[in-house]
Amino acid sequence: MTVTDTALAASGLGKRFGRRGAWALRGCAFRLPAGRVCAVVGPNGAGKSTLLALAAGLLAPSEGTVTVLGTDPASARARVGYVAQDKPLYPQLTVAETLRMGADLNPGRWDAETAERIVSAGELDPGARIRTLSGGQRTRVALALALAKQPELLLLDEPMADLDPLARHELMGTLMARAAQYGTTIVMSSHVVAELEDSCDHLLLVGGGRVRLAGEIDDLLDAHTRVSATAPAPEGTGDTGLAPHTVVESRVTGRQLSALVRPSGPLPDGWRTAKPSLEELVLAYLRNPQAAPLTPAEPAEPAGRPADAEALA
Ligand SMILES: Nc1ncnc2c1ncn2[C@@H]1O[C@H](COP(=O)(O)OP(=O)(O)OP(=O)(O)O)[C@@H](O)[C@H]1O
Repeated sequence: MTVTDTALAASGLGKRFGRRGAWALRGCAFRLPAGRVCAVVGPNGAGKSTLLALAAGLLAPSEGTVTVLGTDPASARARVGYVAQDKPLYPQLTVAETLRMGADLNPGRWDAETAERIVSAGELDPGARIRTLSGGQRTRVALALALAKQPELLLLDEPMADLDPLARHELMGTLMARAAQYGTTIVMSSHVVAELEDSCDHLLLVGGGRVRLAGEIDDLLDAHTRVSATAPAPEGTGDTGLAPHTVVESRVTGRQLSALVRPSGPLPDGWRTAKPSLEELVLAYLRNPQAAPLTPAEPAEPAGRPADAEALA
């Protein structure tokens, strides 16, 4: 087994469907440390499912690389649990047969007790055929299969979307317990940002096939400030005082300025500041697709040695 402190990493990762098709994902670079719970958010068609399918090894990159648990996705497959958005299962099998198939496919790794506990918490009849189950009940079976495999990395594509509020709460709790107890890395896409704030510690925000925000949620929140000020611009100048900072979103209503910025130095005295919530941060980036991305910097040049120092020597 490869020991690595990086669960998932991408470099220059891109995917296009068909040789002349548009890019579903392009220039993706990020590193997700092992043991994190990572939210993947972004608008419809942003590339979230494509990214998860690339990590699961179900799609091959058109360019760049994706590294999973220190190796390539195909080699990591036995150590990865993947639940696709449409929860593909065999419709003609019963719930019990589906779990038995999971056990047969994962010899030496299968945790039957976990699978049965998850299924019975939903009061599913083991003899019921998959095709007779509701969408949320199928999701429960798919999650039981993925968790009982005892993966080191769980890739979940909108796992909570069709679950009722109680099932959501229960299964999110099961996932968090798994992450806490076994250090399982969880990557899950979701549109319900408010729900992610308490459970996730890492964020990937994808938009237009690009990674726009990547990093620990606390670091991303610390890098941003909500500001508000009264009468910021001297009459008629239009100067809001925001210019030195990276502005994600700003609004001037009458004499009132409010904005979400990434400060690049001290903010003017008299401005009111507050830390944004995760939901405020994500919504501001979703509303402003042109906002400058914040993703891990390329390795910095050693201090005092600019890139072309050797050429000049
Ligand atoms: N099999 C495919 N063939 C052609 N284009 C595809 C295919 N799968 C995805 N795409 C395109 O790739 C882009 C990204 O799709 P993807 O499913 O990854 O988005 P998403 O962020 O998961 O969206 P959603 O939130 O709606 O699930 C979209 O423009 C989509 O039309």
